[in-house]
Amino acid sequence: MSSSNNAAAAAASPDPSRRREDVVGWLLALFPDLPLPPPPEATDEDLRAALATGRLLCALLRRLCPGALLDDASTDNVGRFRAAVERMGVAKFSASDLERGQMTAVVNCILALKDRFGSRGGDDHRNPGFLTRCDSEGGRKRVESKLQRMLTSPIMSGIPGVDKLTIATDFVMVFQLKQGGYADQLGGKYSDLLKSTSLDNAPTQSLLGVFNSILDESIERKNGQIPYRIACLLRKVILEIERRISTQAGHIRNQNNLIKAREEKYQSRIRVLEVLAGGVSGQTHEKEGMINLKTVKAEETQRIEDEESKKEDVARLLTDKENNDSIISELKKELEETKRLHEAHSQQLETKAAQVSKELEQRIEEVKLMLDDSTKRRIELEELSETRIQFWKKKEVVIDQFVSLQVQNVQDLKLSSVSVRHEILNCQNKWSEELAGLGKSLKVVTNTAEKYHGALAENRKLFNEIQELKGNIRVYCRIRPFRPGEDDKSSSVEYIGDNGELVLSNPTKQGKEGGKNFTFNKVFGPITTQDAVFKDIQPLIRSVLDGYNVCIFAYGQTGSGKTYTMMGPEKATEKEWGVNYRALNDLFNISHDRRDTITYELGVQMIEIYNEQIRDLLGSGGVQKKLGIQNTIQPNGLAVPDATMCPVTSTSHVIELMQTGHDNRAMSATALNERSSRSHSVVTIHVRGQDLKTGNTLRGALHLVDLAGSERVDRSAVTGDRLKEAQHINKSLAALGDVIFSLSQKNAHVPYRNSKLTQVLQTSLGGHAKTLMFVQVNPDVSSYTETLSTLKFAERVSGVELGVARSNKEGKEGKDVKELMDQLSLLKDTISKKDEEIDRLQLLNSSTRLKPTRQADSVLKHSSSSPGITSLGKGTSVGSGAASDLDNFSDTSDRQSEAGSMLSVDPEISGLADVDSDGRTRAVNRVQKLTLPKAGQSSSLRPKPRDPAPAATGVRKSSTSQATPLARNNSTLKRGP
Ligand SMILES: Nc1ncnc2c1ncn2[C@@H]1O[C@H](COP(=O)(O)OP(=O)(O)OP(=O)(O)O)[C@@H](O)[C@H]1O
Repeated sequence: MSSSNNAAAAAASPDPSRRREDVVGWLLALFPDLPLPPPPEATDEDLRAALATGRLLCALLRRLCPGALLDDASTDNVGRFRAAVERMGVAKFSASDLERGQMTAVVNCILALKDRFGSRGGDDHRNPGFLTRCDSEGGRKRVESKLQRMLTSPIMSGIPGVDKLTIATDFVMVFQLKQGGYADQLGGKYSDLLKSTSLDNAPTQSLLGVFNSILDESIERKNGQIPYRIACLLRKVILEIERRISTQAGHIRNQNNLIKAREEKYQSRIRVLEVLAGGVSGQTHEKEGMINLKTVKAEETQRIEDEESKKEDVARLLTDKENNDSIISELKKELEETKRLHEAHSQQLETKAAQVSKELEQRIEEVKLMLDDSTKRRIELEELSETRIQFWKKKEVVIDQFVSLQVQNVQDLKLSSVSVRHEILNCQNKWSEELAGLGKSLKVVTNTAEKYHGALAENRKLFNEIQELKGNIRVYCRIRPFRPGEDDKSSSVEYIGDNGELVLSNPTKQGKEGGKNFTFNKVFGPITTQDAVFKDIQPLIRSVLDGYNVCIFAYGQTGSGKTYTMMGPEKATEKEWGVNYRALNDLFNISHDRRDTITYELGVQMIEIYNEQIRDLLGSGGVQKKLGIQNTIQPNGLAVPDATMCPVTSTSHVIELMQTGHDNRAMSATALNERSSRSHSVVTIHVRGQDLKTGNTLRGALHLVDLAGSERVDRSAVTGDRLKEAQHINKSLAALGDVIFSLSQKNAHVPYRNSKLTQVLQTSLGGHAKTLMFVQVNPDVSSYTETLSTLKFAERVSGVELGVARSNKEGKEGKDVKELMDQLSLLKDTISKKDEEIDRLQLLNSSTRLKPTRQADSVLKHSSSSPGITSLGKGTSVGSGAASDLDNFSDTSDRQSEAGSMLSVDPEISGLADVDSDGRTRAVNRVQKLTLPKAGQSSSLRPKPRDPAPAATGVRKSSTSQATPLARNNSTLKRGP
């Protein structure tokens, strides 16, 4: 009791020497042969020397708890001991604690074993220390009885080598607690026990003991009721016990088998030895030797086993070493690889670092330079800003001065503006007064201007009326454009004016000398359209519907555009229609429009004059039929009554008619123009109208004449038939010229009968018809000569006065009035002529000393100098023409001519008109020569048909009625060819 108390006190003591003494004492008690000094003398080193091999420790454990040590060949005795202690849940120590330093941890471990198994190692198997922990005697007895029951239970008794008393030690605490403060603490402890792993390490006997105790306690205290947690613990304990029992059962079976085998071996050996012993009886010493030998053998066997186990250990260690070597070599390889990679990487990094450092150095250099630059700039800027500041400061001063000056000025200006405003107001008042005055004056001016414009319009109207009254032949000049293939760079037409002016330039002469001026009623340039041309002549054409006779003819050399103007080009579109189409269409449309007031009948004849033969272009029998001319004026006004007369009924009919006529027109080729028509084409539109109100009738005729080409024969280079054609053409054109100039000279005899052309046009050329001539001009310089003679002819024609146009209206009384009027005008003419003649005679008498000249010849030659006449060379004079064509002379024209002759019956007077008659004419011409302007004034001889000056008209008028015969003659000469 006292020793146990001492042990407990030593275990609890913090003094290490005391604890060591306790351990040494206990070990010596268990193993008296131990080479250890007694407790107070034993040092840590003594204890270390005793325990260093671990044999003592293993022996101690085998003694205390025989199954605790496992046969693990891989470790030494110390290791095995430590592992067993650890499994048992006792505080262990490290291997180094046993090798050096203080032995405290080792001592603690042994003391813990002593605590747990202290009584086992001693003589007393019933551990008094264990029992003394019970508080009461009853309790202790109960525990003892319980442990007794437990240990004597069939399970425990079936386990060989189990120290029954030590099993229960682990759970003493539990039990104690149960005895002591069960009610307060047992639940918590059980919970801890459930969670902990101490059950796994607890000896089975302890587990069983605890199990039984708990059961008993429960039976006693709780009347058979077991708490849930306790039940769980019990189940766990039972499971553990069952597992162990089954493990140990298997173990025991194996051991039994082993023991049986050994026993059998030993038995057989014993039998052998007994046999040997029977043979060598009495040899007790030998027996003892045998026993010793057996022992030695057993030890030898043990040694061999140990060696084998060591060899196995070595082999295992070698295998481990090989494994480790291979691992080490792999690791080395990996290390090598890693090293290589690392080196490569570090090399890369180094190169990169070198580059970067280089770049950085460069950058640093650049930055340095920039820094230098910026420093310089900063200094410059500073200097600049300094100078600027200075400058601005000066400027500020100046501006301040200027502002103050300006303020002063503004104040001055304000003052002056007030005065100026006053002035302006005054001026405004003044101006408004003046403006009011000006407005009044302007009104006056406007009125005057209006009046002036009115007067101008009146003038224009009067001029036109005068022109109409005068009955001048209108002459329109048309210049055709250049044709493909012609040299359009140089043109013989130099200038085209708005007022009918035209300048023809001579290609052989330069400057002013080369230019020749002409003036006509109108000049159409090359770009003038067919429509524009027609618009200009439209009123003239429409007058046919009012009973006028109108004649429009186109004159010009071959290829100058006559057919184009009159008909239009081949296969003409409506836009390209010539005058013929448009005139006929226009007349038809207007007649249609007027049908409510006047009913018109329109009829068309189309003939051509070819080689002085008339052909019908609209006839059904073709153009072969030759037609005669009716020289007497028919009641229906038809000159060629046999020519087919086609009534016009529609616009399409108009087109059809014109196309038929065009197709039938004789065409033949010449050297100048392959399409040149070698005939005169005459389209005559006869109009008969009846006024539905008055019943009056009117007749009008429109002759549209496309003359044959007027070129010179020599230029045409033709012979034979072509020459004959040309001669006929030129002859007829000359006859036309003669008629025109005869009319212009107001000759009593007009040679209409010199050609078929003049006979056909008789009613529209003389008398009171309106006549218009298109002079066609070819601008090509090669045609200059032809163009010049054409224009000269046209110029003379433009000066011809045919007399006042009159409408052919027939009324009930109209007819008598007309006749009376005709007679009146004729009488007036005769009287005026007589007056003129008397004046002339008086003049002649007064100038008898003047010698007669042949000036008159030139006048007549001049008058008949049409291109046709000049070209033919021989010329057909007016006089001769009149004589040669007596057979063709119409009665009417004869009558008219004769009327003229009868009225101027004085042979002297009539002879004045004849160039070859007597010397009086020559005398007249001599006078004319005297009154002619000088050479430099030749341009004044040119006709001025468009002279609009009212004053001039007045003069003309007075000259007609009051001027002297000389003046009148001068006027005629000026206008004559
Ligand atoms: N104003 C114009 N615009 C366009 N072409 C024109 C014009 N005048 C004439 N021409 C063309 O010039 C050529 C000759 O014209 P056109 O046949 O009318 O001449 P002409 O004087 O009638 O000839 P001829 O005397 O031989 O009959 C034609 O090809 C015609 O189309």
